Amino acid sequence: MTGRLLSLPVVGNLPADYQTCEDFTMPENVAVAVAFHSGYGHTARQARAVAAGAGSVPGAQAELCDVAVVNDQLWETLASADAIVFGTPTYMGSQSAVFQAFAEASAPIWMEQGWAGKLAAGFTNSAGVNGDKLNVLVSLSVFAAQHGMNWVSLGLPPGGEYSTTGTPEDLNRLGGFLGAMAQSPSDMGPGDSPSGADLRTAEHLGRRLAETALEQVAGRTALALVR
Ligand SMILES: Cc1cc2nc3c(=O)[nH]c(=O)nc-3n(C[C@H](O)[C@H](O)[C@H](O)COP(=O)(O)O)c2cc1C
Repeated sequence: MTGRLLSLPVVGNLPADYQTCEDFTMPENVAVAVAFHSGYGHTARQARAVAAGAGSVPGAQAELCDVAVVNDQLWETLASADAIVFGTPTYMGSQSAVFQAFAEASAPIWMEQGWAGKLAAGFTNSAGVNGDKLNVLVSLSVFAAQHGMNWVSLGLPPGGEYSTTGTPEDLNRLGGFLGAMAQSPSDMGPGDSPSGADLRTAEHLGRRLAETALEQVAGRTALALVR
């Protein structure tokens, strides 16, 4: 993929090996990792929707990482990702213990700020319409901030019952802003939940993160030309 930069702010003296805008090459692709846990399969469906959304963006590749399996391959995949989406079911108003074990296992990376500058986003699924999901998204965003990552929000207006014209089929029917929320009734299996609207909301988050990652990588590439 090639591209041109039409205008770049140029500050200070240009280096001798300064490259012109014509030399600018858009990055071939960006990698989006979806690092998730799911105890019973519902959040895994949401994770697959996030990955599908990210992977639908030209130039973006998405990889699903089940954080129940913490091994070298997981850390290598996350290290090479431009963006990481964190996902967990809401258990007792918080992230699952398995997800938290993964979060704590990332402490050596935190020590070196190995994920600093990567983009991050989050999603969660619970049985309750509210279910204290916001607490989980706040916790995921704090986790990302501790790693020096840049949080990307959902970027959708609230749908559903936010207004009398809303419907259950609306994107962001649960009305969150920090990340993607989904709801799965406690007596419904993962084959039938989360709802289509919640899965499309998850796809939106993946798409938005991948598009933002492309912008960030392209911006860094362009900045490197003028620095
Ligand atoms: C230990 C445990 C705690 C839970 N706590 C909550 C909760 O605080 N709020 C809620 O709405 N649902 C809660 N649930 C329901 C789950 O969030 C819901 O079943 C979800 O779909 C499970 O996702 P999973 O299939 O990916 O594990 C809890 C379920 C379990 C097993």
